[in-house]
This record gives sequence, structure tokens and C-alpha cells, in this order.
Amino acid sequence: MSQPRRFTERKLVLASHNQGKAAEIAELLQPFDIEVISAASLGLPEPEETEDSFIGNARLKALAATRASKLPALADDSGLCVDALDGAPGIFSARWAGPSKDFGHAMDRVLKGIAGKPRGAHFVAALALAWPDDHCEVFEGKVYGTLADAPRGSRGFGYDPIFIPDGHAVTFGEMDPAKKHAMSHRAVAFRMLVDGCFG
Ligand SMILES: O=P(O)(O)OP(=O)(O)OP(=O)(O)OC[C@H]1O[C@@H](n2cnc3c(O)ncnc32)[C@H](O)[C@@H]1O
Ligand SMILES: [Mg+2]
Repeated sequence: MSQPRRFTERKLVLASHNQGKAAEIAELLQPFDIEVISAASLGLPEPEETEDSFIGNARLKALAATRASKLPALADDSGLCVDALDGAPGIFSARWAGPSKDFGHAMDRVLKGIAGKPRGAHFVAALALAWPDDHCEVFEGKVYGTLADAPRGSRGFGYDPIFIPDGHAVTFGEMDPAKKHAMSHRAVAFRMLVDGCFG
């Protein structure tokens, strides 16, 4: 396989409309002296996520943003995969929260669905970095854990209050954000991106 393309530019568009996620990625990018421009500040539309994988949707979002902005673009597609639900909500994690982004409802649906069943789950994040010539590099990270009996903690976002990473006693919603950012699915994918493209 050929080497990933090196990122030598000084600017990129962060192609996410999720503030929690965008804040985490901006923090991960902080050591790299890169000007991060939000999709919202450029008025970029939120593309429909029509692919059937995290990697496919990350690529679709990064390509849409680089084509519209003519700048390199970084996108993230992520979600929670629950063993007892055959991997759901998976790529539908955002959609389970509905148009009002009600993650209380989505977490409740997950917990009701696994009542009396094994509680294993993992988060997945695919990060796609695309350039205006349509070249795209994609990296995928995972973190494994179990689901709490009820949501706990108000840090983080999305499904964080019900996810207890392996080897820990607290949910991502209770954990110090710096600790989450050092071990999350997004951090794992980001390390691969750094090794491949920023190294
Ligand atoms: O597509 P963009 O604009 O980036 O924003 P989005 O919120 O729609 O993002 P996704 O399509 O990738 O959906 C992923 C959902 O999975 C959930 N999720 C992903 N990473 C998470 C994390 O670190 N902690 C908690 N929930 C997470 C979160 O609720 C997201 O809405
Ligand atoms: Mg989305």
C-alpha cells in the first residue's frame, strides 16, 4: 500500500456540525499550528449521510466540504455499536436522537433494548481528511466498554453518559474530558491520522 499523503497546508475546514465533536477535534489539533475553520462559519450545508459505513460517511462529509470550500477538510463519522443490538445504533447514532437531537431519548432506547442482555458496546470514529483534488485519507478508531444501568454525568456529549470504557469505573459523561480525549475512539483514529499525515 502507498504511504498516506502528508498534510503540509496551514489551514483546514472542520467538516462537522456537532459542537461537542468539533470541540474535541479542535483540541486534538491544537498542538499542530493549523488554522481550523468551522463548517458553520463558511455556511457549508450538512450533507445527507447516504453511505452504509462510518468510513463511507466520513469520506462523503470530508469530500463535500473540500469541494465547497476549496480547502482541505477533516470530517468525523462516529457512533455507538451495541453488541446485544447487533451493532445498532451504529451509523444511525445521530438519527436515533431525532431532529431535536434528544440523546436522553436515544440512550433510553438503547438501555430498554438491552434490558436483561449482555451490556458490551464500543464507540467507533472514522476520520477522513480530503483535499480539493478529491484525494482522501481515512482512519478508524474504536474504544470498548460496557453500558451503565442509567445515564451518569453531564460532561461530554451524545451517548457519553451511558458508556463505561473498559478498565474504568466511570462513564465518559463523568470522566475528566482530558482523560476521555486521551483514550477515546476519536483519539485512537486521530493518532493514526497524525502518524499517517502529520508525521
Ligand atoms: O455529521 P456531523 O456533522 O459531524 O455531526 P453528527 O452529530 O451528525 O455526527 P455523526 O453523523 O457522526 O453521528 C454520530 C453520533 O454518535 C454519537 N457519538 C459519536 N462520538 C461520540 C462520543 O465521543 N461520545 C458520545 N457520543 C458520540 C453522537 O451522538 C453523534 O451525534
Ligand atoms: Mg451526521
